Amino acid sequence: MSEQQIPVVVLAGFLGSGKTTVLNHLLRRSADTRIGVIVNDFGSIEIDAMSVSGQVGSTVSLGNGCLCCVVDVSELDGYLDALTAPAARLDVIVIEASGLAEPQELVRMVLASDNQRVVYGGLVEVVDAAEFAATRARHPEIDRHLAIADLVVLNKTDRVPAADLKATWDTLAELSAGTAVIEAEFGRIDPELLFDCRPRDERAARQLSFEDLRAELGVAEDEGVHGGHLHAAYESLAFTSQVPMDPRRLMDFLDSRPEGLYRIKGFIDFGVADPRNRYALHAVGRFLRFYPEPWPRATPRLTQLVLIGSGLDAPALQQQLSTCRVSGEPATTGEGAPLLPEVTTPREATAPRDGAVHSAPALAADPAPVEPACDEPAFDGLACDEPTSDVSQGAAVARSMWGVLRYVQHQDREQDEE
Ligand SMILES: Nc1nc2c(ncn2[C@@H]2O[C@H](COP(=O)(O)OP(=O)(O)OP(=O)(O)O)[C@@H](O)[C@H]2O)c(=O)[nH]1
Repeated sequence: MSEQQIPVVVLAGFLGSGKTTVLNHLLRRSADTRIGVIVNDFGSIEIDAMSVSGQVGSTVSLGNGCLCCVVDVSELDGYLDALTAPAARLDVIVIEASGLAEPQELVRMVLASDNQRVVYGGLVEVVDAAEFAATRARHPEIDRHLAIADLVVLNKTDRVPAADLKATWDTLAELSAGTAVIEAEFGRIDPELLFDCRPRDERAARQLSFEDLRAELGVAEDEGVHGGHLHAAYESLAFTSQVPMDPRRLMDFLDSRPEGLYRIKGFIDFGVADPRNRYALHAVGRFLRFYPEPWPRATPRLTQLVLIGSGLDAPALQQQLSTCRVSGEPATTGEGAPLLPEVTTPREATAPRDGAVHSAPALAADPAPVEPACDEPAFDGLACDEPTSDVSQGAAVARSMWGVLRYVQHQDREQDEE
């Protein structure tokens, strides 16, 4: 048995900042490294665990709650024991925190672990460059998270003009002085940055006591340590449907989603509209994106969504989503014509900021193999990280998504005719 200790890296960041994207990138780009993953979702359907794929040594999924609240040190130790068993032969363990976790608490739990085979490997804080200012305004706690990070990944730089990034860099330099900050698009960072962590400083390396924690959090003696947590202000609800969703109705729902509904993620079954693919849905703030991907084998055809926000009217949202299910005849326009917009071929090339020409992702229904647009191998049905649609207005997403659906149907017809 190797005596070498296994680093445990904590991957944190606010809702939708790109933690799962970073994790998936690491899993794909660390060919010879065996990575164990502990995924913690804030929601009763484990969308993050379902979205993590690739070369993962072992995965432990901790659903329905925030890791820093629902798991204590001994429970975490149980998972670490399982992952560090010699048979697992892991080189590194990554804990993907929920988007509402207190990273300080997770770090403390790792440092407090009795497992002699693990060593704390650092805190990586993922920041959404496009939402940074707004997130800080709503959640000043973010500043505290950045202050204790070992590495800050300034993600989604493709969504921000280069000139506007300067202000974010200046703020990060202030908040996490001395900490490395790297820019990333779609979480593409060098895994070496994480697995070969730089030595930690004296303050962070020693085990944190609860008193330290209280002092850091500014929590009064009689106040629970979870009182000031981000997730105290947030709630989540899960929506599951075995009946396929109607694309038009769902888009209407997404277009009119309430302000407080900050994050939506999950998978959608559009039934006969596209029987071959499920659609991964990600909404962060007003930003929406769909990724069609082939239904994995032996996966039940379900729509599973997690909605996270503050001040949510959960029963009303459940009700609204229920009415988005397909019922009877497909929705039509006032004139009775089918609700299909003009086709935009999903193969259309787009020119991203770096000037390279990326083609849209391959569709499952497309018989011709398409090279992934990014510089990485395709995996588990996702052609690459590039979005099928990447726009903030639901209507445009609807158009783009319908374009994809229409294209798939067109392909189906052609195949049938052959
Ligand atoms: N434009 C753009 N989108 C990105 C980038 N990185 C991630 N995304 C998208 O942002 C959305 C959220 O990404 P995730 O990786 O699921 O974010 P997360 O932090 O794991 O989300 P939570 O688990 O809800 O906290 C997805 O649609 C991603 O494809 C990026 O660099 N640029």
